[in-house]
Amino acid sequence: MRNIALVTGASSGMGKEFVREISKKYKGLDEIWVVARRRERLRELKKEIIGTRVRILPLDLMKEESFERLKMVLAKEQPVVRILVNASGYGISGSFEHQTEEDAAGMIHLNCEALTRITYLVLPYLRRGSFIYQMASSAGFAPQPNFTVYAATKAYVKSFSIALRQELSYQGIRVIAVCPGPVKTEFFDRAYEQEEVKFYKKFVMAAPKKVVRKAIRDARKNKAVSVYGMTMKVIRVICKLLPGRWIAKIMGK
Ligand SMILES: NC(=O)C1=CN([C@@H]2O[C@H](COP(=O)(O)OP(=O)(O)OC[C@H]3O[C@@H](n4cnc5c(N)ncnc54)[C@H](OP(=O)(O)O)[C@@H]3O)[C@@H](O)[C@H]2O)C=CC1
Ligand SMILES: N[C@@H](C=O)C(=O)O
Repeated sequence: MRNIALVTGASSGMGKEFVREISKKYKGLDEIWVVARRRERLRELKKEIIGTRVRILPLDLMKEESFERLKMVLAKEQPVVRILVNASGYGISGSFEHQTEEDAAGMIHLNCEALTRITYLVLPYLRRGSFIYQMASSAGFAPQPNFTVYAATKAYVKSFSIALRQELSYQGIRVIAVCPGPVKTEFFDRAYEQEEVKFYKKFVMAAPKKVVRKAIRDARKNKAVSVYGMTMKVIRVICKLLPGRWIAKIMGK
């Protein structure tokens, strides 16, 4: 029986860091399966990883056939999935009315639907002691004007993960919603293509390695949510205390 980790969004940012950290920190893995569209990036990552075999699955998770392909590979290989990391995702900043319909719907498609479907497909292959890392965001703590759809997708991921965690706890499977604030990755190239990144985001920007290491530590402690950094922890508490419409009003100004 082959023990594997499956990481989506592995071609950059936090997905890539998860692959690096998993290869060092989780012993007894036979393979890490890496998913993203950019095959060349995945090849470079494979070369970098020493000690654990990396299997490249170049899939576009916005396309139906990718799910069929993954389903077939899983059915053929029958692996035990020790770790699932759902890190593919994107955000587009700016007002809802000025967003393209494709971008608005695309965020829901990738951040919510694809993440849910991957989790569903992988579920039969998880065992007692397996981990699921779902990339949510601090954007999921409260409604956010000018990041409206993105924040709503992350509220979904957070809610989905916490509820699923409860459902799967009886099987000894741990689910963690990873909710960092701004992290220095390619995410911002796409999210803020049309405008300058807000100064306060630049100010609290975290390194992806630190966020991922914290997530792994938190998952081992069986936490439901992983939040990196004191600023984001304080913001989380504020978002719990104030009504969403107040937060939206403050953030909209
Ligand atoms: N950076 C930040 O500030 C934060 C990010 N997050 C979330 O963390 C996750 C990872 O983001 P981050 O690492 O920062 O961003 P990156 O842009 O660095 O990585 C995004 C990953 O998603 C993959 N991806 C995008 N579209 C598709 C697609 N259609 N099919 C398959 N894979 C796709 C990309 O690969 P490729 O293009 O090769 O397909 C890439 O590997 C996202 O869900 C993001 O929302 C959460 C909090 C903060
Ligand atoms: N948390 C970040 C995205 O998810 C951000 O605040 O930009």
